[in-house]
Order: sequence, then C-alpha cells, then structure tokens
Amino acid sequence: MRQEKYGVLMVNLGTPEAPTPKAVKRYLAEFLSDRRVVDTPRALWLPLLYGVILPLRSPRVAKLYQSIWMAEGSPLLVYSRRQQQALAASLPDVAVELAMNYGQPALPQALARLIAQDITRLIILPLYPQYSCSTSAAIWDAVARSLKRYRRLPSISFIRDYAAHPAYIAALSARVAHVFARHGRPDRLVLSFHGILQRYAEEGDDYPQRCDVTRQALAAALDYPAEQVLMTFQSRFGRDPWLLPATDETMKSLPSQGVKRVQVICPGFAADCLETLEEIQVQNREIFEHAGGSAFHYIPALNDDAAHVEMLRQLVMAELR
Ligand SMILES: C=CC1=C(C)c2cc3[nH]c(cc4nc(cc5[nH]c(cc1n2)c(C)c5CCC(=O)O)C(CCC(=O)O)=C4C)c(C)c3C=C
Ligand SMILES: [Fe+2]
Ligand SMILES: [Fe+2]
Repeated sequence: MRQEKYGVLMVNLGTPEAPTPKAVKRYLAEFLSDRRVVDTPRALWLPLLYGVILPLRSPRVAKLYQSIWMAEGSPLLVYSRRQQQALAASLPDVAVELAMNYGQPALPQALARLIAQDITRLIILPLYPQYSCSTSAAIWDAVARSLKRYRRLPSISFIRDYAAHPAYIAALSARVAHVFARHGRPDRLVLSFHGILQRYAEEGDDYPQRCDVTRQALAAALDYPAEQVLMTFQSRFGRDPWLLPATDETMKSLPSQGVKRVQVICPGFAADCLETLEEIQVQNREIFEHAGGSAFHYIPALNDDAAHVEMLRQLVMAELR
C-alpha cells in the first residue's frame, strides 16, 4: 500500500491588499468578474463594472476598509492566517495551506505549494459553512482551473459545507451562550447571513435552505424558541431582488414591533470582515437604534476560537479515513 500524504487547502473569499481605492478597485474587479458571482452577460456587465461600479464604489468602500483595518492588515486575512496556523498545529502530519479565491494569497500558488510536497490526497475546505454557487462552487471552479496544468493529480475531496455539523453548531452556541450570560437573553437573536440573488436560489442554489438548517440547529442547541431566532440577509448588491428578509429592513422595523433588545451573529462568516465589523456592527446598529431599539449586541465570528479550530480539525479528520 502506498503511503498517503495529505494536504488541506483552506479557502476564503479574499480581501484588498490595502485600504486604498486602487487596491480595492483591483480586488473588486477580480471578484466581480467571476461569472459565479455575477452571471450577467459580459457585454452588458463589463462596461457597467468598469465604467460605473468600480470608479464609484472603490473610493467609498476603501474608506470603510480604513475604519476596520488592523495593525497586521485586513481582518479577513488576519483571522484566516491565524486559523491556518492553528489548524496546521493541530494536524502535524498534514500540509495546510491558506488561499483566497480573489487576491492574495492566490489559490494557484497555494495549490502549487501543496502539489510540490507530493500530496496524494487533497482536501479542499471552503470556509463557507453554508454552500452557495457564488462562493463554494466558485472555489471548485478555481481549483479545477488551476489543476489543469498538472500531469499527476491527487485524490480530491471537496467539503461542500458544514451548515449543521455538530461541532460548528456547538462552537456557535458557546459564543451565543457567553453573550446571553453577560447581557441577558435578547428579545430576538438575529442570524444575519450574506445575501445572494433570489434568482440563484430559484435556479437551484440551496443556500437559503442551508442557512435555515443552521438557524434551526442553533436554536435547538441553545434551547431557544426557533421563532425567536430570525434569519436575515445582508449586503445587498445591485438592483435585482436579493434573498429576503433584508437585515437592514428588519432592524428598521423590529423596534416598532416591540423588539427593543437584539443580539446579532453572522454564522455564514468564518472570520470577521468588512461585512460584519462595519456593515453589521456599525451600520445596522445605527439603523436599529435610530428606529427606537435600546440594546444591540454584535456577537463576533468564530475567527480563531479554539472551538472553531477544533471543528475544522474534525472536518478534515473525517476525510482522512
Ligand atoms: C453580486 C455580488 C455578491 C455576491 C453574490 C456575494 C456573495 C457572498 N459574499 C460572501 C462573503 C463576503 N463578501 C464580502 C464582500 C463583498 N461581497 C460583495 C458582493 C457579493 N457577494 C462585494 C462587492 C464585497 C466587497 C465589499 C463591498 O464592495 O461592499 C466579504 C468581505 C471581504 C473583506 O475584505 O472583508 C465576504 C467574506 C458570501 C458568504 C456570499 C454568499 C453566500
Ligand atoms: Fe460578498
Ligand atoms: Fe457590504
């Protein structure tokens, strides 16, 4: 029997290299050119992207990145690196690489580093707990594209998602229970997930169902009435309908329904980033308070929490058998 050599490729979305309009433009151009993300015909989309969206959006979004930037860099990359280091330490005989699907560290080079170590089994671990065509499948495409240049391929496992994995739910519920203990139980626990186009779900993406699986499992783990755990969708982009209910509209309407105290967690984000630290913790807090809410607590992402790293280790171990 041949000796197996395992390699894990952890992949997240990607983030600009600097909080400047130029770096944000480069990042958005790459990300928003992926057909898995925006599938509008290129002849319509590219003039709009390069002529309107990138020039207007890049300077505005760069300012937002400046407000969350850490001493070591973009939070998404800082936390992802820490996750990679902790996972590598917990799996001593496995090569663990981190890649971003857009920007740095680039996926083709991370994959090349694994292949150079003569791995026989490759485990692709998208850091998206709930599958979506716009994220997880985009990683699948990128890996397949990169592997085209190699003559000898390893065996490959693709971890499609982990929306209801017991260790994921346990890590989330420990995070929430900690905040309950500190601030009391809120009137509603809001789970805000990144949105996608409604049309993608109608065409077969089971992302909203996977988000709901997480919602129900988390409510059960917390022994909390499922109807008091709301699922909302944030970060709307463009004019076509996105999944509903929208996080911002929900925050605007809850206080008038007597919901004055909320706690908000974003279970779809493995690491804190612009979408959680700015859009939720700053913008949505303001919306809620402005509408008459009295207490808004943001519950941080799992980041490099020990329970999160243990969950990632279990996901990988299940593929090693
Ligand atoms: C059509 C556009 C987009 C789709 C579809 C989309 C899906 C999607 N995204 C994430 C996770 C992240 N998105 C992040 C930033 C971000 N997302 C979009 C657009 C779409 N996302 C944009 C334009 C941006 C950049 C910021 C902005 O211009 O508003 C990030 C954060 C990156 C960071 O650097 O901090 C993450 C993470 C998921 C999970 C998802 C579908 C399920
Ligand atoms: Fe996004
Ligand atoms: Fe956003």
